[in-house]
Amino acid sequence: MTVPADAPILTAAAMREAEAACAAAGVSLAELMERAGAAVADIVWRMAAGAPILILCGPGNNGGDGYVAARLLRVRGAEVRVAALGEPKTDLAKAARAAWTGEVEAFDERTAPAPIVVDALFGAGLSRRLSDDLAGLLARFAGRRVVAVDLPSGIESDGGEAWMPPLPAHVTVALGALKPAHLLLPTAPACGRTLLASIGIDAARTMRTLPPPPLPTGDPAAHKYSRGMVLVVAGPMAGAAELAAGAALRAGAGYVVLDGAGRAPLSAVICDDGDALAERAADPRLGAIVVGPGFPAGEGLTRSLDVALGSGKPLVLDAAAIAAGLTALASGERRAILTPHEGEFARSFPATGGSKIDRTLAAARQSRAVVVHKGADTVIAAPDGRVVAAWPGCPWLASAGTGDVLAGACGAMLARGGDAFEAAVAAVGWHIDRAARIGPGLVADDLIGK
Ligand SMILES: NC(=O)C1=CN([C@@H]2O[C@H](COP(=O)(O)OP(=O)(O)OC[C@H]3O[C@@H](n4cnc5c(N)ncnc54)[C@H](OP(=O)(O)O)[C@@H]3O)[C@@H](O)[C@H]2O)[C@@H](O)CC1
Ligand SMILES: Nc1ncnc2c1ncn2[C@@H]1O[C@H](COP(=O)(O)OP(=O)(O)O)[C@@H](O)[C@H]1O
Ligand SMILES: [K+]
Repeated sequence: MTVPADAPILTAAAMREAEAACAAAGVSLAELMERAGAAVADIVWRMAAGAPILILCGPGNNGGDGYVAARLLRVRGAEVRVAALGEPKTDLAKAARAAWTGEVEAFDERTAPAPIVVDALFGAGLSRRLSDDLAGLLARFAGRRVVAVDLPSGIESDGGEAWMPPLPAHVTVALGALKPAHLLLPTAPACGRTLLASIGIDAARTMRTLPPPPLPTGDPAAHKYSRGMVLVVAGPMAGAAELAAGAALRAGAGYVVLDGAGRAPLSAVICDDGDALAERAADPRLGAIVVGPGFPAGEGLTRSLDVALGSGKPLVLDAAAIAAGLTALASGERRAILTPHEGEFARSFPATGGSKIDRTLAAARQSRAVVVHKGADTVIAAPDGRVVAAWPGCPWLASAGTGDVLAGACGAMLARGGDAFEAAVAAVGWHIDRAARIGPGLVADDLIGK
């Protein structure tokens, strides 16, 4: 399961706007369909390597893409059959159907399979859940190599409905841009490997997939404070703050102070002298304060959080500090990153609805902070509408303490200065990349090791 890095994501409504902009710029929808069909034909040609191909065409433009692909594959000499779910209904699909000179079988229980099945039944125009009959017809092809055109049929493009496709794809060819459903659970795994055929659509980059992890750049004139100074406030569970402090160091901070009882990491400066937090938080060299790892809700957290908020410094709030800090955050302008997992998100932002992207965007606007909504399908959103979706992440991160590491990495990236959203994106990229290098058996401590 992979998706292209740093690729645009569009909702169905944004895709319609992009199509209209193409038309206004002189590229017709017929031309876009020709390009879409050609991109699909190219991928299918290489996957089939001479094996017979069955293309299933639906009544809309998704089916139109299928007819175009069939024609172009036959021109190349491929052995192609087409089975359709009724007659095409759009003008574009009718024209594509008319240009296919081969036979069109009815798609029903008699349709014989082929080693390669191309699913061009429904894409962005799916308006309701597939019927059980149709689901049954499609499920008969499980086990074949399946290429989905735009989306596996049955998936709702915007990711707001958790409708699962009866026939998951090995490869999905996303047309024009990726769609939220390619990147969000539960549908993303059913897309298999998602490839992008940009087909000349000029897609806005407000929403995109995770860019490649940042390359380490050493500033020859750097000193420890210019690389970023981070203060991690420890609570009663000191191990979590130690993980965050270690992560801040490994993610590039030049100086890390751990406020509260703690042991490792040795290179962090540990200050455990009771009430000096306000003084430390006021240090003008300090670039970010991390509060929340290992700090359950209660009086102690409230006191520490008040100091952190009162300092005016950029903040990373994790775990219980998220809900505790929301009101204060929303009432002012500051650079802040919140890192809730699903449970913390639901507690802090109960009124949000829609897809995970919609909900995370609403939370960012409500809190006036960058929100890193964690999970296998992590979504990062900024109050100004920018979104990065980090699917597929690294599954070995599903282990206790890895969220504390992410909070520390966010602190390091934030302390460098610059935009809080880009800092959060860099931290998530660093976290996934580091986890992928370690692989199976990963424990959170490994992420802060050499
Ligand atoms: N973006 C781009 O730039 C380009 C996009 N292109 C392609 O266009 C695709 C979108 O095409 P589209 O809008 O025609 O919709 P599509 O997915 O074919 O389905 C609509 C049809 O399905 C029907 N239907 C719906 N749900 C159903 C259900 N549950 N069960 C049964 N039927 C159902 C619906 O019927 P109705 O709801 O009206 O009853 C209607 O007839 C897009 O995904 C991409 O492949 C390229 O060609 C060019 C460039
Ligand atoms: N299945 C998964 N695939 C990829 N990443 C995951 C998966 N499960 C969890 N993660 C990541 O692991 C981290 C876990 O954070 P969190 O739940 O706060 O753990 P903890 O509180 O124990 O530190 C998050 O960065 C999350 O995105
Ligand atoms: K499809």
